[in-house]
Amino acid sequence: MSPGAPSIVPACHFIRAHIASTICPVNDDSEKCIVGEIPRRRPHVAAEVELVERRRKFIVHLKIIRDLPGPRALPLVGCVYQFKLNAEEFTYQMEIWTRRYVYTPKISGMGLIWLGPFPIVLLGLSDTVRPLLESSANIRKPTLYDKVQEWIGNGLLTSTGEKWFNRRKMLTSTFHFNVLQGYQETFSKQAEIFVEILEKKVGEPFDVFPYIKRCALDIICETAMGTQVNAQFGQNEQYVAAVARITQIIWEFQRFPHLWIKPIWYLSGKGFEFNRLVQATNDFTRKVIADRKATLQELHEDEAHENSTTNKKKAFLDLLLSMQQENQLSDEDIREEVDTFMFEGHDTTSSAMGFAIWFLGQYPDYQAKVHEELDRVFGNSNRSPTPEDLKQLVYLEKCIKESLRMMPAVPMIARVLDEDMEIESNGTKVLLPQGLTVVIAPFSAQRDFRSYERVESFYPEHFDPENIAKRNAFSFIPFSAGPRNCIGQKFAIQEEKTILSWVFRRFTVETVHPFPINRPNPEITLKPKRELGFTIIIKKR
Ligand code: HEM
Repeated sequence: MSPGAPSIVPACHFIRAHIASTICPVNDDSEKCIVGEIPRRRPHVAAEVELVERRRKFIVHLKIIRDLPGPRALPLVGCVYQFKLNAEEFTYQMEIWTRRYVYTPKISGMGLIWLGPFPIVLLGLSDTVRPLLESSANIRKPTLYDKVQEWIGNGLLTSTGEKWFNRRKMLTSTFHFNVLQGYQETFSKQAEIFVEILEKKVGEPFDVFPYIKRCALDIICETAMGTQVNAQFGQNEQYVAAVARITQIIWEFQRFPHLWIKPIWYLSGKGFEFNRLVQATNDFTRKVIADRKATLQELHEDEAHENSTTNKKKAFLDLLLSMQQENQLSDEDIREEVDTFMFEGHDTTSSAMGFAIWFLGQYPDYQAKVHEELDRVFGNSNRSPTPEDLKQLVYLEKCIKESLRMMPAVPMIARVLDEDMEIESNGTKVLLPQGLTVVIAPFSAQRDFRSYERVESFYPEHFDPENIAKRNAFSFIPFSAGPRNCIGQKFAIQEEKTILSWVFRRFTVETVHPFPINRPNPEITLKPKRELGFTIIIKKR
């Protein structure tokens, strides 16, 4: 047993709560219950027998996972008493713990953290993350995502079981190659506006992050909802600010279990603020959907027919509305999918682009290679990049991927196990019991010294084809992998390449606060230090 693991007896509250959660039907969202809640369905005798068996099994398995390396934990509070309150110090702490427990002494790839009375197993190396990401049985998101779900609803990101499977099948077609090609015009138009705005900032240090966010928001609103919100021109600022604040609050909620207690959540003021912001963002999307529906209804029948036979230049929302009847989607179903794409589609890409610019601003040699490549493809022309041009931007893509390796925009992928799962760690098979929450840290899996020559440095050559061929595919998972991978990854790479190609065609970038002065801050998506942002100085080329 690890020295700090809480004894079985004080953990009985957790076990009871765990059992309550494990007797829930696993593939049925409507019946989902939160850990600690009494399940809504009254279990009959067979279920009670099963319950006793699960209780026995879980206790046996708990003894096994308690041997995993991890920081010292106390009964009930777990490791939380050690958590640093300051977000930046907390990220340092997580990094140290990962190195200490996941990488050394035996490169186990697994660690155990007690979040209050709840054990969370951390998987941090390609060998250990692979079985979970490849599993089609263990795709359920844990209660850690509950606040995300309260916000964006039970859409593709948060749903599970049959609902998730049907939605995933339905939505995959909305990311078809032709649809993405249709978005290229929007990517480029917004990128051009973005660099025009940056022109006014030449020579003075400024934080580019808010500008990138507005650009990414305009792109997602136009591609996902067919609506121009003109955030780059200073409109709809409240939505951007609300999303930023919601993600901060959710991050605090996930980190501090005392906030899980409702009276504390509300007394802290965070509960009320969260509800107000969620209401505001949901109302924003509902209104956009209603307006779009009305516009589409006004369209002439011929035009509507033409739109239904070609996916070109069709917003994601239009595609959803065209599938509404066939797939029996309510307006609220559509709202939750649109909210999911609005959030996933701009918060992630803006961080990813920000970090890529920030890295290139620290490494003039790599930036020079990007400039050379852009000059080769575009010469002196000021034209918009075509999909053909983007294919030729091979070095830029390496830089984007290397930036995602060092700073994965989604720093945590979590599952609650619906089935027991065996994972081999350092030659020993560890059985992770059903009901356990497991967290994958791309940050750690992507810093595996067995896969990368210069683990701690930004080195785009890590993505040379011969280097990619040498390593395990699961040591690069910024978009996750397996059946629940990111549906928007091609969208994201196309958007990033378009915007960054515009930026580096026009400017040379210098980063003002390089690493480690600026450090990543995981607020659901990875962000820069709040007070520094991505401060850069740009010069016209
Ligand atoms: C650099 C940009 C992006 C990164 C790093 C990223 C990363 C990820 C990751 C790691 C997941 C898995 C999350 C989990 O299992 O908990 C995910 C899922 C998802 N992403 Fe992305 N994403 C990006 C951009 C996008 C874009 C642009 C869209 C939409 C336009 C999008 C839509 C989604 C959706 C809907 C899911 C849920 C998929 C499912 O569960 O079936 N993402 N993303």
